[in-house]
Amino acid sequence: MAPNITTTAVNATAEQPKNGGGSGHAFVTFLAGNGDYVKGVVGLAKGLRKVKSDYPLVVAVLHDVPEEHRKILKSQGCIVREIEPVYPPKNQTQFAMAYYVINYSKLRIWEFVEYRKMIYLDGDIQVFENIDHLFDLPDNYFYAVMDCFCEKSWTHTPQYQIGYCQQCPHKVQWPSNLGPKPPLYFNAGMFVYEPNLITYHELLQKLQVTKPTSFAEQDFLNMFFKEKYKPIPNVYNLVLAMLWRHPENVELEKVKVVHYCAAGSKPWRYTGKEENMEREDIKMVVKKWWDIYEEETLDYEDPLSLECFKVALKDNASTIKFVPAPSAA
Ligand SMILES: O=c1ccn([C@@H]2O[C@H](COP(=O)(O)OP(=O)(O)O[C@H]3O[C@H](CO)[C@H](O)[C@H](O)[C@H]3O)[C@@H](O)[C@H]2O)c(=O)[nH]1
Ligand SMILES: O[C@H]1[C@H](O)[C@@H](O)[C@H](O)[C@@H](O)[C@H]1O
Repeated sequence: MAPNITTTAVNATAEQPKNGGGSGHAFVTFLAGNGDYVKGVVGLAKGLRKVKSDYPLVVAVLHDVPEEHRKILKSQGCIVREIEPVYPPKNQTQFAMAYYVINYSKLRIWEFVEYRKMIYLDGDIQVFENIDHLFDLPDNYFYAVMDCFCEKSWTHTPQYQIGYCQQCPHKVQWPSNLGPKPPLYFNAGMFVYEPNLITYHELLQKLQVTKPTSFAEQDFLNMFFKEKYKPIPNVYNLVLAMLWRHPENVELEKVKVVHYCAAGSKPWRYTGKEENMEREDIKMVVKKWWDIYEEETLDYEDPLSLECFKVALKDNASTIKFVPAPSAA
């Protein structure tokens, strides 16, 4: 049977109070290191501005994000919050990507309890249409988009080995000799959740007794929120490989959020050389990312400094008014 996909705001709860100038809600992303992911986050901040989101973008940064990058983020209107790294127990695990180990630090965002509800977005995501309505989804669930198991990064899994993907569960059925069918699995690049200190401590405790696995915190979150997980439509996190793996499940013109996670698709590193990267749809979404990133009118204008500027102008105007005109003599 096809999974029951939450049709977003249909099940919306009654109006939630937007406390603190709307800050009961916020978007949140994660940034580590001194590399080029900061470009992704700048792009994301500008994308959210373009779609006129009412809510701020909080960036959870690790110690190793240089001051210069933090300044760039603040100048783009982001709220920068330093977090401590989180490490899984020591193990010989081969992560799908070696750097995935740092992604466990994402768990710190459950600590951001000054926000009632948050939408997490990876730094390699762009938002092309307003998704603020997702904050109205009923509480106490974990909302995210179902992943695809068909890319090479999944080779280590039985799913990949037998050709089973939850995106087309009838093509290759899950064989009974492999045990019960695995529960629905989400991509952790985008999710809607409620920060909560009890959950936060449970996450950290559970992590310490859980063997790390190849998709790091993504596997862990899938396990932890198994009972609370509600799938949402893939327009809220289009994992790019869906375009060639499951085109029948994608309506590109309706997509609101694109996740540039396919190998070679990060717009700021795009060369077009990797497999599938010469596709027209890929070139189009990469160009759309650049259009936003380079659009100067989307740069943040601090309302306070704008106000100060106006006041200064006004003050100057009155000063000018009373300064006697120099004598022509
Ligand atoms: O050097 C880095 C690497 C990663 N990141 C942050 O970590 C996020 C996740 O990294 P990738 O985007 O490279 O990861 P993928 O999209 O390939 O990975 C998927 O699997 C990961 C497993 O750890 C995470 O769950 C991630 O959210 C999910 O989309 C980035 O977007 C970015 O926000 C950095 O800040 N600096
Ligand atoms: O969740 C994962 C992850 O986002 C990887 O980066 C990608 O290679 C996989 O295809 C996807 O399933």
